[in-house]
Amino acid sequence: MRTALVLGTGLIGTSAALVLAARGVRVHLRDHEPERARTAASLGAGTLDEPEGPVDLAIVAVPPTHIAAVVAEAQGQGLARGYIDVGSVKGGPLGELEQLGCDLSTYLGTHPMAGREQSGPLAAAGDLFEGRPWVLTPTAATDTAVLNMALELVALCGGVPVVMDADAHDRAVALVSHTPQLLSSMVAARLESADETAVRLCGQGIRDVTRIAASDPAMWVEILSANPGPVADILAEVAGDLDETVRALRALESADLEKRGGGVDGIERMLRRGNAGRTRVPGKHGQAPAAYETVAVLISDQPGELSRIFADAGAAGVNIEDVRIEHSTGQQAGHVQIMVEPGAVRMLKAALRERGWSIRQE
Ligand SMILES: NC(=O)c1ccc[n+]([C@@H]2O[C@H](COP(=O)([O-])OP(=O)(O)OC[C@H]3O[C@@H](n4cnc5c(N)ncnc54)[C@H](O)[C@@H]3O)[C@@H](O)[C@H]2O)c1
Ligand SMILES: O=C(O)C(=O)C[C@]1(C(=O)O)C=C[C@@H](O)C=C1
Repeated sequence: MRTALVLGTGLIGTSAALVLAARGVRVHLRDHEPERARTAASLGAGTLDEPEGPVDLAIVAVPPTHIAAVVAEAQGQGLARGYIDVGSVKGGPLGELEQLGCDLSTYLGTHPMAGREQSGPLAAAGDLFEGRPWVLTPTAATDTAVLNMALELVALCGGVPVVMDADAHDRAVALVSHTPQLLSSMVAARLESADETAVRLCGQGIRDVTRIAASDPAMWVEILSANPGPVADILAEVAGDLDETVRALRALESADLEKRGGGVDGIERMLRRGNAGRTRVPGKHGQAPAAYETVAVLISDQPGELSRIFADAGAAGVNIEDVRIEHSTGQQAGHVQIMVEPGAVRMLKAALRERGWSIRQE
């Protein structure tokens, strides 16, 4: 691929453009809000110049309800040899393209399973797709050349291609993305009018569960509107679990010993089912989750602290598998949780202590 056109230079479009531009592809940027394309260009994601002729690949990165119209218009103008979109739902846009009578041979629906709770070009990052599944939904009509260009894009972005049928994709993301978004919002909504004395106790657990509750409601209304049935089916199952859990908790309040025993069993069953589901969440690069161990290191809120700690771990020959930051309320300090292979823990702790870092006793 030598040339690309990104239509919609928000979080996802600009992230893909940053990767392609860094790999020498000439990337043209367009957004219906020109300021956003200008911002993307200033980040080094490409050029605002109009392409001289059809580009190799047009990447449509606009909200789901606009995808079909943008693809149809771009095809009508002959802007590219191949067209992909990156929308979070696949069945709806494909159906609309069929209704519009678009050329389905040059179109491929795709979906990178990577994102953030923030929107717009300033939230973009060139490593966003690294190691993440990127779904491709070719139909019988899709040209091999277009599929190959999409595969090239996924490879350049460090993504892991997964080929699926559009409807199977929509059912799968209802489970692993759309329902979790709603549940995160519902937990966070409890805090809206909560007492300040409760809110100030927020620890890492609620931060993990509510991160995506900060997502853009307008985008999520679009996503959920395009996949309501499968999401409602899963939420109805969750509602069944909620009812059962409330009954178990009420039983725990009872004076009757037998009822309390039933309550304990009910709660434990729920928690164990959660453990079992959690073990199925894939680790880095889609592999089975690795049993990493965490080393928590105290850092102060000063420029360069994180890079210094990473450099010290690197100098000790330790590969950092994952990182989280735990901020302490009201303090200019926090803990960096460094996840490493169990065999590397002792060496990492010794090396960091030697360099003056303070390590939390677990
Ligand atoms: N945010 C995520 O985590 C995530 C992850 C994977 C896929 N997606 C999908 O990627 C697509 C883009 O999402 P995003 O998070 O980058 O959103 P975003 O709001 O950051 O960017 C969307 C951009 O599209 C532009 N736009 C809207 N209508 C347009 C039109 N008709 N023509 C040209 N530009 C138009 C907007 O001005 C905006 O800059 C969506 O379809 C979304 O479902 C999002
Ligand atoms: O990590 C996040 O912030 C996301 O919301 C990413 C996420 C997801 O649910 O995994 C959200 C929606 C997209 O369609 C794809 C990815």
